[in-house]
Amino acid sequence: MTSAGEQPDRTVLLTDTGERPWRSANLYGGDEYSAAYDELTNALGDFLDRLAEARPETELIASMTESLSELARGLDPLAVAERDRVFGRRTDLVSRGQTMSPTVDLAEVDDRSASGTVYFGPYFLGGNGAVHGGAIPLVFDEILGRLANASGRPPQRTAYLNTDFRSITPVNRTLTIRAWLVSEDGRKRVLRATIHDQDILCAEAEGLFIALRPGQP
Ligand SMILES: CCCCC/C=C\C/C=C\C/C=C\C/C=C\CCCC(=O)SCCNC(=O)CCNC(=O)[C@H](O)C(C)(C)COP(=O)(O)OP(=O)(O)OC[C@H]1O[C@@H](n2cnc3c(N)ncnc32)[C@H](O)[C@@H]1OP(=O)(O)O
Repeated sequence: MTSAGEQPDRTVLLTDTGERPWRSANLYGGDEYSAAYDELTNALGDFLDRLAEARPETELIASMTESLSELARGLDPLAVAERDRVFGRRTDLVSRGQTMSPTVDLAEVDDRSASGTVYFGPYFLGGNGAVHGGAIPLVFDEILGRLANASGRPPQRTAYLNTDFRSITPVNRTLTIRAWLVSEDGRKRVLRATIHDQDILCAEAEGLFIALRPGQP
């Protein structure tokens, strides 16, 4: 931990280039509303990253708390039923219009596989430059869930998701993520995924997804 007055280690806190690569070209072809919502979730993600990196003074903490509380009060009367919400439901956006998981930017997708990049910003830091061990299964569930549900298949739920952490997954680096279908047996679908930092295997996972029966929540 950095003590007061000591400069943080920027090599841990910043990317090689200082860029936040998922903060652009986030549209798969959505409309103006999607574009605006994408800007909103990008701004929120940026705020969380910068908050995670910062050591603000007490005065700034108080003023940020007031600003955030005011924004929350503005949203209070706008709550709608789950099916009518926007957050996490915009499949026309690379980010899916959410900040819970890092954005998985898929460059190649077909019926049985998907691959692309993922970038864990400072918000997802566990410690010593490594991503939090809970954020990695989150990203695996995201990519495996999307693949399990792709190509007009009935909605699936994750029955198990086993993750092996093979070496640390670094924050602030563009990582490669791959997922593929291993087997299908009736309602059961087994998929696997990996995250690599160049040629280093960071983590891998296997998930069992079960197609829901009509009416099953
Ligand atoms: C799904 C709706 C989502 C709607 C979202 C809408 C918009 C969002 C837009 C886009 C989404 C984009 C991306 C999505 C990103 C992520 C997706 C995440 C998905 C999840 O993150 S979702 C949350 C976590 N998930 C749960 O909250 C599940 C809780 N759970 C259950 O809901 C039941 O448990 C269920 C349904 C899984 C099964 O229940 P069930 O009664 O239908 O079936 P049953 O138990 O009979 O199992 C059938 C056969 O699977 C075998 N089997 C079952 N479980 C096993 C296990 N663990 N290990 C080994 N084998 C297992 C049995 O042994 C049997 O095998 P066999 O047929 O050979 O006998």
